[in-house]
Amino acid sequence: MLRFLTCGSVDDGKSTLIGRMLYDSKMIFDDQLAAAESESNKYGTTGEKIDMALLVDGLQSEREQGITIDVAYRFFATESRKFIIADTPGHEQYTRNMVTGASTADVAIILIDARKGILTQTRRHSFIVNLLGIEHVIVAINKMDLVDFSQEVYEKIKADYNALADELGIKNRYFIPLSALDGDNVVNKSQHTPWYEEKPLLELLDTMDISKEIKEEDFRFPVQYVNRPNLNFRGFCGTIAAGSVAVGDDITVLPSGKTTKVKSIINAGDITETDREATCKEAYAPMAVTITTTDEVDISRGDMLVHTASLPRVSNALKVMLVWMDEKPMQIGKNYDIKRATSVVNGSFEHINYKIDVNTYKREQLKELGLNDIASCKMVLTRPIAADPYASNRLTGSFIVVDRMTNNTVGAGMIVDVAARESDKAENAIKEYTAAEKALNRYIRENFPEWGCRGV
Ligand SMILES: Nc1nc2c(ncn2[C@@H]2O[C@H](COP(=O)(O)OP(=O)(O)OP(=O)(O)O)[C@@H](O)[C@H]2O)c(=O)[nH]1
Repeated sequence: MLRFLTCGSVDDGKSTLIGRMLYDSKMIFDDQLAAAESESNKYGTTGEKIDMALLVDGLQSEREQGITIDVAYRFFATESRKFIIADTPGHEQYTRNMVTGASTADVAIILIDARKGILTQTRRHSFIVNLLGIEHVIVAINKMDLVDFSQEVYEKIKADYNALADELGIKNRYFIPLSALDGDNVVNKSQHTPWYEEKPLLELLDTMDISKEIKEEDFRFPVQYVNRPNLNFRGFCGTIAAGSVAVGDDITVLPSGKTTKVKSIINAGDITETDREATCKEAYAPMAVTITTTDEVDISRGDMLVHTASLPRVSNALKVMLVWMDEKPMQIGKNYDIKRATSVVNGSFEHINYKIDVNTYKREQLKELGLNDIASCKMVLTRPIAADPYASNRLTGSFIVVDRMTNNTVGAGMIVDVAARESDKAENAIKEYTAAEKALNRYIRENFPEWGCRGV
């Protein structure tokens, strides 16, 4: 299974490319094709040719209805792989949709119109793709037919993008010269680009290695549900977010810090009509299991079970990267519901460290966050949670922000760093002060020592 997302500016040819892939991989039914053919004559923008974009028209009309989180998913398969495509609208205002589409993707295809080269949108999307930890970026240089399949144009865009990707630190990049409209280098290798020696797009997607480096991950089990059918049974259900667990392991319940041992692990998949008591000795991510413990410790929904030997930090003060998704600006100090894995905790943003200009990658100081803004903030919760940075675990390191009055999702974020609220030192590490704030602090400490002002 490979999940990818397509992004690019308006009219770069995303829909045409997806349509072409579905068509050439024979995922289009004859009646859909006939409809597209007749509509191409009426509405198409491609003259005699079938307008591939019309094949994915359903997506567009969904968009026009203005669904809140506006990502359309498409499925198709080749002999070797299943694909899920998240198609996100190219319009500048849709950062939030892109974030939603990108949060589960393995690969991002960034479309660039060969005539236009790298645009602001390319920079914006590349930034978000990198922020969300997508490790593979395919740069599809489209509409090559309109630049006479010029190798020079292709090389220039490739060099420009490499410079941008170096700046961001994107590791795995692939470049393909394409014509989505005519199908050059989409499924079949193009006759027009003899100088291009790599694979066409679909073959690349079909064969690329997306397995993550296998690393020993720490066990993380957010408890989703406490199953207590009778007095003799008490099991904790959930999906293992990372690592593995075995019967007899020493575990700690967070945030309470109580310790116990794993008594049994029940994997629903093992249970049969004849053996309702089936258990397994070991389970690992991403299995959904029920765990029972040797002691009657207090565990409830939203808690996290971890190995006692590898505890995450538990804190109510977190440095986060926040993407604001609401028309109403984010208010400093306002109470929001913070949903992370299976827990919901009340919290607020105490300070905006800086906002990132996603076009120039520069940091800006500001006091308010508006729609689509991305900023580093300090988040304070009313009770501590066990938290891993997003870089170590996408699931336990990410959260959404919900407005408590409207119940709308107004933001999404990633945990960057975790600190103990009590410790001034750690708190300073989380909060980033401006030069002006530091100067003011120094002035006060030098001139008014009797105020006992603490240094920042
Ligand atoms: N000549 C040429 N035209 C193309 C190519 N790919 C797409 N187009 C045309 O470019 C226009 C925009 O293509 P779309 O696929 O609708 O673009 P999009 O990126 O999906 O646009 P939005 O959905 O509005 O974001 C259409 O007229 C396409 O026919 C290509 O490779 N060559």
